[in-house]
Order: sequence, then structure tokens, then C-alpha cells
Amino acid sequence: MGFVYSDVDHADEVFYKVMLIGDSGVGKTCLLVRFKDGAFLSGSFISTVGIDFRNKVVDVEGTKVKLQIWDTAGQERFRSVTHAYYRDAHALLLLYDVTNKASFDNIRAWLGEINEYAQEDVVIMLLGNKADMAGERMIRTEDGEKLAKEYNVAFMETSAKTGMNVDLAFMAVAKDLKMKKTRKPADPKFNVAEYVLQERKSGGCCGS
Ligand SMILES: Nc1nc2c(ncn2[C@@H]2O[C@H](COP(=O)(O)OP(=O)(O)OP(=O)(O)O)[C@@H](O)[C@H]2O)c(=O)[nH]1
Repeated sequence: MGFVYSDVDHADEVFYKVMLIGDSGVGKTCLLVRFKDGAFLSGSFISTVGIDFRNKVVDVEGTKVKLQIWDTAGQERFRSVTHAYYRDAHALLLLYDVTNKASFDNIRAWLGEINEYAQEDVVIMLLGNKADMAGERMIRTEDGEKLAKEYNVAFMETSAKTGMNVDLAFMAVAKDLKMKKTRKPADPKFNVAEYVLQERKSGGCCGS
């Protein structure tokens, strides 16, 4: 597409590429629209064709962190297009739909693709989306937690419809990326689970 991307530091701004991946229909576009515009895309489902991105600048402890968020098409036929973008991603938000068992079962295959195409130190967060659909839920929270633990990745459930945990997920990723960059070897690793707990307790960045 003719863009040149890097995580070059300007005086007080850092830049990261975040990619949304997961099966078609799990809610990747809706999650991005919720985060960017604070709105929910209701109505008929229009599948993403290829790949698209939107920028959002967030504040992480006084530093402006610019997230360039890439929304990929979940449909199989676009896979070879999206693979090409994995290697530039600093973080991957991997979504399944808590009401769709197949989308959860496919997470292992998605993690395999990440292993094959992404950078080794990419930040990964597993998100169980559509948590608002209590009556139709097929995947328990504990199942998501267990899978995330097995692969040593961060996890939370979200709802693009109500906004639950959406800002929190992106903020946790932004914070993890920023800390990774500035951390000295002796410093402890950023703990997403602890951060999430703290934010919830304090009513912090993201409420809902
Ligand atoms: N109830 C509920 N519905 C959701 C949520 N997120 C997305 N949806 C609905 O799920 C459908 C698919 O959402 P999209 O965001 O387009 O899915 P996608 O993952 O981008 O799909 P592809 O572009 O094909 O990869 C739409 O009808 C949305 O309205 C959510 O959190 N809760």
C-alpha cells in the first residue's frame, strides 16, 4: 500500500501496529468501531474485504501512544492477504465469539498462524467477544482463561455491543507495548492480569 511503518520515537509519541484477527463474524470490525468511535455497528453484518486500518492515540502515563489498528477479514479466502501483514504487527488481538464454539475451537489454528507469520515477541491478547449474549453463550469464561494460560497469553471477555472491557483491552495492549520498549532487563514484565484488576478496582481508564 506504499506506507512505511516503524515504531520510531518522536519526543513524546510512540507508534504501534495492532492487528485484529479471528474467524469471520466474531466482531473484529465492531470492536474497532466501538474503541474508535464509541458506537456499536448494528444492523446487517457486512464482512470485511481484505484489510483496513484506523488510528487512535491513547495516553499511557503521559506518553502519547498512537495505535494503528488493522482490521482483517476473517474469511478464509483473504488469509494469504492478511498473512503478509502479520510480521509488521507489534500486537495481535485474537478474537472468538463466546456464542460460537467453532470460532473458539479455531483459536489453536490462529495461534499456529501467529507462530508462523508474526514476530516472535509480538504481544498477544485473546478476547472472548459478544459477552453480552448471556443466553446464547457456548464458551465459559473459564474455558477462555484456560486456553490463554496454556499459550501464556493475556485474556479477557469483551462486548463491542455494550463496550464492556473494550477500552481496557486496547489500553492494556498499549501499556504492555510501551513498557516493553522502556523496560530495563532487571525490571519485572508488565502483568496484564494485575493491570486489569487494578483498573477495575479504581474505576480507572475504562470503566464498563
Ligand atoms: N451481541 C453482540 N453482537 C456483536 C458483537 N460484536 C459484533 N457483533 C455482531 O456480530 C456480527 C459480526 O460483526 P463484525 O464486527 O462485522 O465481525 P468481523 O469479525 O469483523 O467479521 P469479518 O469482517 O467477516 O471477519 C455483526 O452482526 C455484529 O453486529 C458483540 O459484542 N455483541
